[in-house]
Amino acid sequence: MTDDTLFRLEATIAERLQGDPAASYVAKLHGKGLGKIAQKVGEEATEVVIAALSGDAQELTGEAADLLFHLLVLLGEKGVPLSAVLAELNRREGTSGIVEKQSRSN
Ligand SMILES: N=c1c2ncn([C@@H]3O[C@H](COP(=O)(O)OP(=O)(O)OP(=O)(O)O)[C@@H](O)[C@H]3O)c2ncn1[C@@H]1O[C@H](COP(=O)(O)O)[C@@H](O)[C@H]1O
Repeated sequence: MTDDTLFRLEATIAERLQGDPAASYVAKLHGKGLGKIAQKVGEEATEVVIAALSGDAQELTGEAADLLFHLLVLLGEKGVPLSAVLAELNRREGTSGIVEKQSRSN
């Protein structure tokens, strides 16, 4: 695992979206459409919650990896680059969530 793992995975996913559904899980998901991909993200998020509440660290690690993978597939399907998500996080860096919420309620 290196810092560019998510970027390499993003590139692989972009390539596989146009791949052979018989040979590629990403291509198979793409073939099932946006609704199915979004559903998978929801399922994997639920599995993360379950692992956090009743699993061990290893289970949580595995489910978190599944969630990140499926989230990248969803972003790829929608044409939203990972760099845009990271830029948004960078934009938020240093702003407390408490302060941000207060600024919205004013
Ligand atoms: N990181 C992953 C990865 N994580 C999880 N998965 C797959 O995600 C699927 C999730 O399992 P589920 O049981 O929830 O899904 P399912 O049973 O297939 O689907 P449904 O029951 O919802 O229809 C499993 O088939 C896992 O193997 C992944 N498949 C691929 N990758 C990466 O994506 C790359 C491209 O994969 P392919 O598109 O298959 O070539 C691979 O080289 C990996 O780097």
